[in-house]
Amino acid sequence: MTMHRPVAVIIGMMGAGKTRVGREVAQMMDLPFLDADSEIEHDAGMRIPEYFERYGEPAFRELESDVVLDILEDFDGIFSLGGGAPMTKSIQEGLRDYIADGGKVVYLMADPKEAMERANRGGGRPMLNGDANKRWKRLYRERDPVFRRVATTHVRTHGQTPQAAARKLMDMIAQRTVHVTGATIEPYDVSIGEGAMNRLAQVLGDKPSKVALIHTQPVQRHSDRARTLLRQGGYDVYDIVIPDAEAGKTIEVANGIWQRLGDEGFTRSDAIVGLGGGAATDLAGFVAATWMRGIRYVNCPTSLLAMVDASTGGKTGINTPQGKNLVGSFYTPAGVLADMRTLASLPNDIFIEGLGEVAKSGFIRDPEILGILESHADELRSFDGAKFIDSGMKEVVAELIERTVSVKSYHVSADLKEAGLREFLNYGHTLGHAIEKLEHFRWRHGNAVAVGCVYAAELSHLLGHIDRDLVDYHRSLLGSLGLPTSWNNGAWDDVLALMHRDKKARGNKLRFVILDGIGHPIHLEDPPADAVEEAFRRIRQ
Ligand SMILES: NC(=O)c1ccc[n+]([C@@H]2O[C@H](COP(=O)([O-])OP(=O)(O)OC[C@H]3O[C@@H](n4cnc5c(N)ncnc54)[C@H](O)[C@@H]3O)[C@@H](O)[C@H]2O)c1
Ligand SMILES: O=C(O)C(=O)C[C@@H](O)[C@H](O)[C@H](O)COP(=O)(O)O
Repeated sequence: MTMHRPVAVIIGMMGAGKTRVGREVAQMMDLPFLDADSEIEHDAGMRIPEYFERYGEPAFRELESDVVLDILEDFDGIFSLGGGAPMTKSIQEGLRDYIADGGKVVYLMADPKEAMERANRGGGRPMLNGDANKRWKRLYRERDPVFRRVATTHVRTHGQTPQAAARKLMDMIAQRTVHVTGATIEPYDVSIGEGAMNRLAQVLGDKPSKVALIHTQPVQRHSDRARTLLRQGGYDVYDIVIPDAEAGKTIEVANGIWQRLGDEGFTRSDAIVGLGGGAATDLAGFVAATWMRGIRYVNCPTSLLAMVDASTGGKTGINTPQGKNLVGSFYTPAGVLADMRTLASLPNDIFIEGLGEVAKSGFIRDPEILGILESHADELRSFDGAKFIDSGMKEVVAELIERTVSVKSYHVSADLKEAGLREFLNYGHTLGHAIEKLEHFRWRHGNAVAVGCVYAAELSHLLGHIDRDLVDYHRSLLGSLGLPTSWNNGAWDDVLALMHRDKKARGNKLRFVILDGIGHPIHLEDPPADAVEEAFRRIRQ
């Protein structure tokens, strides 16, 4: 028997607008709506104040718990709870199970003054009998910390119309979430969807008072939005603009930020937000990992590549003159907010580059990704940010992001520090990083990885692990997405020297990730020198 679960459960203080906003959301999403209090009155056959008077609060809470738990297991719409419901232990347990099943509990945070006035209007609230304002405030002090803990999402609706609040809620509900956990990881979520950035204050929490917002200039308009959200959240915001792309991933840039954090008096309880492409989130993470030996950080990726790969997993770092990402740390973020609205300003070539890492994840673990890429290759290749948000492609891209982040999460959760399994995420990177370096980073990372995947496929074939069809499939799929599949620059000796500096190499032995079939990566230790060179010859068409 399949269990129906609510699409979202709304909680909040009396007068927060749960019923009004919940009804709007349900209408916008074309879903049924249920209000717990109405259902209780229906079951009890009387109004709640009357029930309270006759049987008292404990009996009411019992009935409320029965009604809520039943609905949590057999309703697939928007469900709003009574103000005090989340304080009952059995309901908290029911909500925990619901969340574990993928459910979303939204805490509607209205302006206390507005909510209090609304709650007082019309009467009929037994919990506010006597001095209503005083009682409301006392309940707020008791309930607010519990609501924050119980909910998966906090939505502030201060000063908004019910329609605007409902639209905000709908964006939050429509979001996809990938949980990253693991024995050695403080768990965190990757939130994917329009408006994901609205969760910034929730993810940063209330410990930091200062937040350094590290970003590049091309994403200024998105960092303006982040700054507004941070200020609304009550943080002191320090804007730090870094040089764009790989020019930002240097020790000099990191040093400049360390100096700034020192000057501004950043302590261990303060935090960093990295906003931009993968280069910005790599650098921001590195600064967060090193400042006072580690402070909280949240990533807001704005390029496809950063959303699917760089912002998650905790590989942070900078380049050195000798090579890519040679200095860094494994240091996990407190959360990742992949706000798909930011893709509206992403240039076509940078979007396409991100597809390189998406395809890589398909080759190593999730063939469904390859199917989606194949079916939508034309639309993906002609990505136009300005039209994207209102196009049908939004859901396709959201699906690709969620699947690719899930592939990343699978590897990272089991092997944060890359002792073995995580190395599979490096498919295509041994040659890819060498190309980037030899091209003085004028080649984008995802493009270099695409060529690197073809190279690794050729190597897999030369050593008898996969047939030629799979190598050809690499070329045709990547090519259909507008990604490069060959590279004609650079001397073999230089390439080989750089591949020896790859982090997978051990001593003077090269190590690669190759395929034994689609979705079956394997390690290749110290391969024959002629195969390594012949595979290189084959990508120089
Ligand atoms: N840490 C990891 O696990 C990991 C994984 C993959 C890649 N990376 C790193 O990520 C970097 C590549 O990331 P990238 O492809 O995002 O490149 P990038 O960070 O260089 O960004 C590419 C360009 O796009 C701009 N940009 C980003 N978002 C934009 C937006 N919404 N609108 C307009 N412009 C925007 C950037 O400012 C930059 O000019 C490389 O340094 C790579 O090594 C790290
Ligand atoms: O997360 C990982 O692990 C990866 O290898 C993901 C790669 O896609 C990414 O490009 C990463 O930055 C490469 O790291 P490096 O250790 O090869 O520098």
